[in-house]
Amino acid sequence: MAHYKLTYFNLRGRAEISRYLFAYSGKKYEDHRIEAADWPKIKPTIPFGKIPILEVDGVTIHQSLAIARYLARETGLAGQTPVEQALADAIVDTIDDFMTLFPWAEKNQDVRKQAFNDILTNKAPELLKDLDAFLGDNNWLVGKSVTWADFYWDVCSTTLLSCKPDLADSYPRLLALRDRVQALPAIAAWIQKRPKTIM
Ligand SMILES: N[C@@H](CCC(=O)N[C@@H](CS)C(=O)NCC(=O)O)C(=O)O
Repeated sequence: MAHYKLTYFNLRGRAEISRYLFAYSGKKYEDHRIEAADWPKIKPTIPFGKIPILEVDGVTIHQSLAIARYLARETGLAGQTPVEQALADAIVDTIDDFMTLFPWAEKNQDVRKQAFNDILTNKAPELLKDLDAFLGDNNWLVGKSVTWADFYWDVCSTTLLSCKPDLADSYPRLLALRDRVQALPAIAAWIQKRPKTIM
C-alpha cells in the first residue's frame, strides 16, 4: 500500500478537499500540519515553494487540485465517464476561480475586510445562481453519484459561510447538497474529528 504524506498549514484551506478524499476512501495518510512560524525555513525545501504538497511513496505532487484530482481518480470520485470527469473538473475549476478572487494573504485588515465584503456581496450571487441552475433538482452536481465536485462545493462553501452565514439562504438546493455531503458517514466522522481551525 502506498505511503501518503499531505503537508499543509494547520488550516482547512487548500488541503481540505484532499483530506475529504482520504476520509472517504479510508486510505491511511499522514496529515502533516506545519506551523506558520516554521514556513520560511521549510519553503525552500518544497518544490515550487507552495503548499499543499502530497508525497506518494517519496514522489512529491504539488498544486492542490492536481493532488485532489489524483485522489479522486484513485477513489472513484472523479466522475463515471470521461464527460462526467470533464464536468466535475469544470465545476471544481469554477468554484476555485471564485475562491482565488479573495485576498487570503492580505495583512491590512481593513483592506481585507472590504475586499471580502465586496466579493461576497457583489460577485458571489452570480456563482451561486449558476451553480444552483447546474445542480437543478439532482442529488449531486455531476452524474448519479457523489464526486469530488460535491466535496469541493462543501469545503469551499464552509469557508464562505463562515464569512457570511446567510450567503446561500436563497439557494436551498445548494445548502441541501452540503447536508448530503456532510451526512456521508466518513465525511461526518472526519468533520467531527478534524482540528478546529479558522479557515
Ligand atoms: N494554486 C496553488 C496555490 C498554492 C498556494 O498559494 N499555497 C499557499 C497556501 S494556501 C502557500 O503556499 N503560501 C505560502 C507561500 O506562498 O509562501 C494550489 O492550489 O496548490
